[in-house]
Amino acid sequence: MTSKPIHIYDTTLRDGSQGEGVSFSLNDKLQIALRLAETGVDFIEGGYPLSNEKDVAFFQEIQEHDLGDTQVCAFGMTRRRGVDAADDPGMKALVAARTPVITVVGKTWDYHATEVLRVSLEENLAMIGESVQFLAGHSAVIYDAEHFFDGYRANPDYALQTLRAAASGGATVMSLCDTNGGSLPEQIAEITGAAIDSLRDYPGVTFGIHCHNDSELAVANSLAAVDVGATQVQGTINGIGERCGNADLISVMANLALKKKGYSVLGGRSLQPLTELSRFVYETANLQWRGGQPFVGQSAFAHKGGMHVHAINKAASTYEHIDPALVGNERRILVSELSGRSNIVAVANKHSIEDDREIQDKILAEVVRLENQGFQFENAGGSFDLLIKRVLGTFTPHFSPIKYRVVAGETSADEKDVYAEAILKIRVGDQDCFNAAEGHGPVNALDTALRETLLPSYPQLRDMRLVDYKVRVVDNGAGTAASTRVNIESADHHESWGTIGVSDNIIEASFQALIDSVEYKLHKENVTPAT
Ligand SMILES: CC(=O)SCCNC(=O)CCNC(=O)[C@H](O)C(C)(C)COP(=O)(O)OP(=O)(O)OC[C@H]1O[C@@H](n2cnc3c(N)ncnc32)[C@H](O)[C@@H]1OP(=O)(O)O
Ligand SMILES: CC(=O)C(=O)O
Repeated sequence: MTSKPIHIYDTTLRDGSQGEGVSFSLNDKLQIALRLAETGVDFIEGGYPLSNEKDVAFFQEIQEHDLGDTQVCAFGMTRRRGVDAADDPGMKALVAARTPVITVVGKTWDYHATEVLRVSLEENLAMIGESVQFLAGHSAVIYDAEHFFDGYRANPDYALQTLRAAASGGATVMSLCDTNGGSLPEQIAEITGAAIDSLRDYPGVTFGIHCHNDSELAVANSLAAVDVGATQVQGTINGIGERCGNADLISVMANLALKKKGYSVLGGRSLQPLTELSRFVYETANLQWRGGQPFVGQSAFAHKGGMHVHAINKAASTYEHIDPALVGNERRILVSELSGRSNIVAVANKHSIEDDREIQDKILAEVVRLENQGFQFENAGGSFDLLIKRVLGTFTPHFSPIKYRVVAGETSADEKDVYAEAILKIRVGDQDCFNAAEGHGPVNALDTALRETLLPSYPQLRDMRLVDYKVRVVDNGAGTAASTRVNIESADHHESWGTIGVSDNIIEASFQALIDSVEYKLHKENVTPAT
């Protein structure tokens, strides 16, 4: 059986940029558009040319790029009341964008026409029909029927008349919008079906769906519309957008291609680029990744419970709905106090402990003991590796701290320049080494002092750098006297690794994490301890 193609219409650069905290530069927009085209989406809504110069520039610059079969769309609203379409600045801006497709949004809901636009119902129909007709003389037109579902519930005849006005004007796609995101899947299915039925006398017209996520149903609602005949889905990467966002196209594409029978997306291409695409958009938008995001989140295939990991080791499908590789993601096994032996064996595979239940139990007991003190090994693979070595008796320290002191303060009450100094004494081989360093803050000063002291004996540390530093309060009840957990991420040219320290004293917790970070680097390179 051949599958039915569902066209993916991405509005990350328009509706996505209406999300709180999102602001793309021109270069961000161009880079995202190129990634989307590479992935094979059918349409990219690049922006709103009436709105700002950046979007105007986007439509100029994107012309210089080959996007393959992907079509760029400019977005805008119907002409203003009482103005000829040809004279309306919004219409002119849309035409000037010179895109193969123009998407124009119009009012479906009679209440919006009379209360927001303050026009008669007849004038609203004229605004839709005349705007579409004018634009269709320049490009293909997609008609976004704003508030279609609310409008249909309030006045179905009028809602359908607005679609007819757009279809008569020459729009080829009716995109039905659940603008307020309040509809349920069964309502979307029923109303989309009714709209499709009522426009059967326009055989050239197809239907799209544009859902917002205010009821956390945008993906389900999009799939419901596809089930009754919509062939285009609008949404954004990671679901970013106005208020609670739009339908997340990642989940829409994965569900259509991998779950639902009889549909294809992206011209049947692989979905493996989706995880990278999702992370690229987060990074570019300067937003935090959503760990629990279905399909592409870091935790989407992360297994923590001991019973789960035990089963996963026998057959992955016991606790995974798809193979993570299908969407470019990967399985992760987490170690925590909820672990059983199976987690330990899976994570510690390079230590060959799979047949040694006694060692497995000892490692597990150590994890439980330390987690009780506030340690957490999920993001501290480096420290966990050292823990195993310590239990196995294969850990040989490359140095031992003797004492340190960190001082931070202001240089003078007038200048208010903040400074930090660390003084450090450690034993390397049979020598006591003493050093002092300044830094941007106490941890930076301590890190610098430690590395400078160790470099003569361990030049391998030269390519190691600190990538991330995070502090969490472990016992919220204790205020500033609470325990702190410090996580450090370090990297060299080959890999990155996490380490952890926990103490009542934030500097001590940081020092523990720094020591583990250096020891992990030296152990992984099999560096012989100095004598
Ligand atoms: C559902 C959606 O997401 S639609 C897209 C929403 N996105 C945005 O609004 C982002 C970009 N918007 C903008 O940059 C600005 O709002 C602009 C340039 C479009 C308009 O700015 P302004 O002229 O200052 O108007 P303002 O934003 O205050 O109000 C919107 C105007 O558009 C009119 N309008 C709203 N929808 C429509 C429509 N579908 N057709 C015609 N006119 C409309 C309103 O009546 C109002 O005009 P009025 O002040 O004459 O009554
Ligand atoms: C067009 C659009 O973004 C909406 O109605 O939600």
